[in-house]
Amino acid sequence: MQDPAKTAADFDLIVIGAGPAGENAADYAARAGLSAAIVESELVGGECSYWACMPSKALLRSGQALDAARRLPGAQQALTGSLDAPAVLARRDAFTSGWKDDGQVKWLESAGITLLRGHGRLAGERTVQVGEQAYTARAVVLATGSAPALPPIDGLADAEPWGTREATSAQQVPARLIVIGGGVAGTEMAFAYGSLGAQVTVLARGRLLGSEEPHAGDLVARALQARGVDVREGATPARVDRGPDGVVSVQLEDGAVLQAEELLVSTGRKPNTADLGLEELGIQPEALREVDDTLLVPGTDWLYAVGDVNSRALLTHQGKYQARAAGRAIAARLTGKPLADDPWGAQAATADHGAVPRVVFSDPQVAAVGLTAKQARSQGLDIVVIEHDLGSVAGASLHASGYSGRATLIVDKARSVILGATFVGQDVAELLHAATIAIAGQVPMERLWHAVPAYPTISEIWLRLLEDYFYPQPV
Ligand SMILES: Cc1cc2nc3c(=O)[nH]c(=O)nc-3n(C[C@H](O)[C@H](O)[C@H](O)COP(=O)(O)OP(=O)(O)OC[C@H]3O[C@@H](n4cnc5c(N)ncnc54)[C@H](O)[C@@H]3O)c2cc1C
Ligand SMILES: NC(=O)c1ccc[n+]([C@@H]2O[C@H](COP(=O)([O-])OP(=O)(O)OC[C@H]3O[C@@H](n4cnc5c(N)ncnc54)[C@H](O)[C@@H]3O)[C@@H](O)[C@H]2O)c1
Repeated sequence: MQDPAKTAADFDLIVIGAGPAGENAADYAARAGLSAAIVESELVGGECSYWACMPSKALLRSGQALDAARRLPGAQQALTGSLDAPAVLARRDAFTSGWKDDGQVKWLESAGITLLRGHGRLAGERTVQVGEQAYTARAVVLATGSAPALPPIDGLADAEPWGTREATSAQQVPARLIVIGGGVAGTEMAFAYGSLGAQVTVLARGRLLGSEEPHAGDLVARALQARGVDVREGATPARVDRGPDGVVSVQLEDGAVLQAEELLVSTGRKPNTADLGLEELGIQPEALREVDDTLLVPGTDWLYAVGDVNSRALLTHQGKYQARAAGRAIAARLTGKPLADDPWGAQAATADHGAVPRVVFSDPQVAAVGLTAKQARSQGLDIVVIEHDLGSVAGASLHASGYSGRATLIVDKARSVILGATFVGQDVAELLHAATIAIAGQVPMERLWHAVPAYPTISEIWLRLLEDYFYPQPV
């Protein structure tokens, strides 16, 4: 029988979904000489460019710059007014190019990738239907992203809550905003809308930022409260209604009733697997969670899943990393070149398993990579936890008066390598990559001792952490 992979196809690769992950999968395949097409039903660039990373960070940045100036005697005297909300929204609009994708379409053209506008759906093995047209390919990558998951709260859907799209693209700042969900998106949007002048209430089911080191959520909750945000940890909404006046009422399980002009639901996301034709091919959507490290879907030799849709790590940089691995793996497989899919090989997304960097762009920022202490212990690892006050290093006290923050390293005792790092403090995001390099490179603590941080930078925290590890102070 003829090998279907070797028959003539319209494209070597078709990618469904032109978000950051899909774009990179197509790009890396094209760079290796494959013909690639990408299918997009909305805007080329995906969620990140228009409704997630870029607009949310643009909404946050001006307020944080103002707060930074307020912490510096000399600079604070120069502040004469308050945040100009319309100017912040206008800057956000510029970052989304007014929700137009011409620039990204041009980039696709320059990369030699064919754009197919419309909804993509698998219509058979190695076949993608876009509108009336079916296209064949030697490999297909699913990169369809994720969408907000609406929790089953009475009346919620009828109350027309905001999802993250509405929160990041709003043209007006509501007087009051209730946020359900104390994760990354809820926390960032609480800071953004608080700085823009809304009276914000955050309802967190457990603790704020509960998946990070516990002190991270504590410091961030305190900072929100200091800005007048009502943070309610352990709060469970029981019912939601929007009245004829447009005001939303949220009744909590303890009977308390809160009201606001808008309600943001940011309680996690679900992968976009509906109407992709998976079930008709005998592939359960859950199989996308089981991709191997070349992002190949189990039970197939032609279907890949990258980015949010495989639920590995809902982060742009990690989706792009997976896409680079998948694009190169597809190229190697289709051209018969050697495949480096062993751990840390060029075509394996090994870092997904223990070296994922993440930043919450709150103030203080939370920048973390790898495992938390709780995660490491649950994996049965014997660890040393080192913590140090970030405000105590000279670089931090120069950076802002009254700088407060905390740094944590999780060290594998047996191997003397870092498993996880968390930095909480103003502008710590740029500290993170050093920790990511140490984890991905499995650099022994003994060698890190020789990585001398410049004085007086906030990075000097590395020296303090290493001193605590090698020369702990007597208790
Ligand atoms: C508010 C918010 C802020 C965030 N901030 C950050 C951040 O600062 N840093 C960070 O790293 N991550 C951030 N994220 C996460 C980040 O946005 C996602 O991880 C990232 O967008 C995932 O990329 P993707 O390519 O997998 O999917 P997406 O960006 O969702 O792109 C998927 C694309 O596929 C298209 N599509 C879907 N189905 C079909 C179909 N059947 N046919 C054709 N096209 C289809 C969609 O229209 C979309 O364009 C944030 C998320 C949110 C919600
Ligand atoms: N700076 C960034 O990189 C950034 C910013 C925003 C979002 N993101 C990504 O987008 C993803 C989605 O963000 P998110 O904040 O929606 O998800 P999340 O997983 O970070 O947080 C969801 C929160 O909602 C809570 N929750 C879940 N179900 C609930 C319910 N029924 N009632 C009340 N609370 C409930 C969870 O306990 C959790 O605290 C994240 O996984 C993150 O990776 C990244």
